[in-house]
Amino acid sequence: MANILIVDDDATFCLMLKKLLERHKFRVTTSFSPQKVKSIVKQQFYDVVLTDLRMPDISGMEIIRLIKRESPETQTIMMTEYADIATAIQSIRQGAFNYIPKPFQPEEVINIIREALEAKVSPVDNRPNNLLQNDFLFGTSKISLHLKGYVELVSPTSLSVLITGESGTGKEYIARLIHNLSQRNVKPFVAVDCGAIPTELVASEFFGHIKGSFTGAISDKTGHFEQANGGTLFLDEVGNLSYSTQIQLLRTLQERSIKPVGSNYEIPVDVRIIAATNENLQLAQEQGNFRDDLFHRLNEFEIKMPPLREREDDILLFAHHFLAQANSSLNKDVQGFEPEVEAVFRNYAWPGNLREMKNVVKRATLLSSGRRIGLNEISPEIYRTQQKDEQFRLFNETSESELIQKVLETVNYNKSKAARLLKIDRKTLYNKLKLYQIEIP
Ligand SMILES: Nc1ncnc2c1ncn2[C@@H]1O[C@H](COP(=O)(O)OP(=O)(O)OP(=O)(O)O)[C@@H](O)[C@H]1O
Repeated sequence: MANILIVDDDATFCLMLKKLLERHKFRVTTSFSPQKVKSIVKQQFYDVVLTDLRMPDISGMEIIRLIKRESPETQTIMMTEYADIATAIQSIRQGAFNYIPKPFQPEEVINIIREALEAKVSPVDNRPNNLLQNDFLFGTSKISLHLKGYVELVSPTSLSVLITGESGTGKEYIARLIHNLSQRNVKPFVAVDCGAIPTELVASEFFGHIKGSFTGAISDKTGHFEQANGGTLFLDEVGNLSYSTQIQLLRTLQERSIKPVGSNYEIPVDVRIIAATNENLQLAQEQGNFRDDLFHRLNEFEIKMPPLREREDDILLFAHHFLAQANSSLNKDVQGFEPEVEAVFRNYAWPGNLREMKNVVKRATLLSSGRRIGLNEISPEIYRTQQKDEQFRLFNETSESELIQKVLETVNYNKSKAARLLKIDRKTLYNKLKLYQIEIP
């Protein structure tokens, strides 16, 4: 029986959710006092922790970081108001398994917990590559055809590829595709989340160790480089690597060999590196946080993943693709979307990109009882945002700084929302606030 912990300062909600989960045969503990979570997870192992995002003294984001530190095998799910979706997406970057917008239907939360239990928690992921075959869609917009051209060009080479782009744009999917289209496809594709490895274990994780080389090294361990030998090593969130790990990594790439921790021998390795980042790695490099030499070694070929809002001609194609996937996983037969939903989808900014769209469509499919998905099955936040968006287009004739000021006031100075409405990312918004000296009260 799986152990679930619910963390929410709203006691009534906690107890209702507890009852629901217990009816589905989960063993449930609740904590209305988020500060106590640390001692709770120390006493017992939890398979899944569901945490609210906004709580008075500690944020859900901190809870996720804490669980990651104290109990790395536990899956976390962020519960959030739809308006907080951009922050929820950040929580996935911090290591959450997924997020679920509140209010949710009982089936939704049960489904997401089951998915979390099925997914193996490990910084390494060597799922079989044929996973992609039915799942992957390129799109037909001009920008997608460009992307396809680049992928076909670079895949058969041995060049290191740096994939950049916002969260949820499909960086890992493209990395798997590049591997599948290369001659290395008969060997493993090993995906490593560089942000999820504790600093003290980095060397052993990448290069392996021999039994007894440090406390806790109870048997020999094969590192990621050796696991990926002959294949591809995917370094996700590569911007999170510490400076000292960057040095070790560079050395390995230059020497093409590794030395397991505690050993005195070298093992030759032949690994193609594909790295991905949400951050501006070039900026990190210019600011001295990311090594120049490693940056150039990883960036032999760059692929920029476009945000979904820039793939206008692909939006409905992806929506139908995700609908087909949702029908098959939920055993439903929803035929399509009402025209007003299609219009909403085309206008929405999709800050969480393909990942968000997949979640929205899956949820709508689950809720739908008709042949087509209507507005009732879509969270109002999506079309409210769209309406505001249309209003804001009217302001375009005024200066940019006035527009930003206006948007900020309307969303009560919530920067994530403002950035979304302005169709810029948060970093760009920060730069513009600085540029126009706009103060946030
Ligand atoms: N080309 C695609 N075709 C179909 N589904 C896709 C495609 N690209 C991405 N997806 C869907 O979107 C989800 C997010 O993709 P992926 O994990 O590759 O994004 P990412 O850019 O690596 O995100 P992050 O930076 O947050 O790790 C995938 O799990 C998949 O369901």
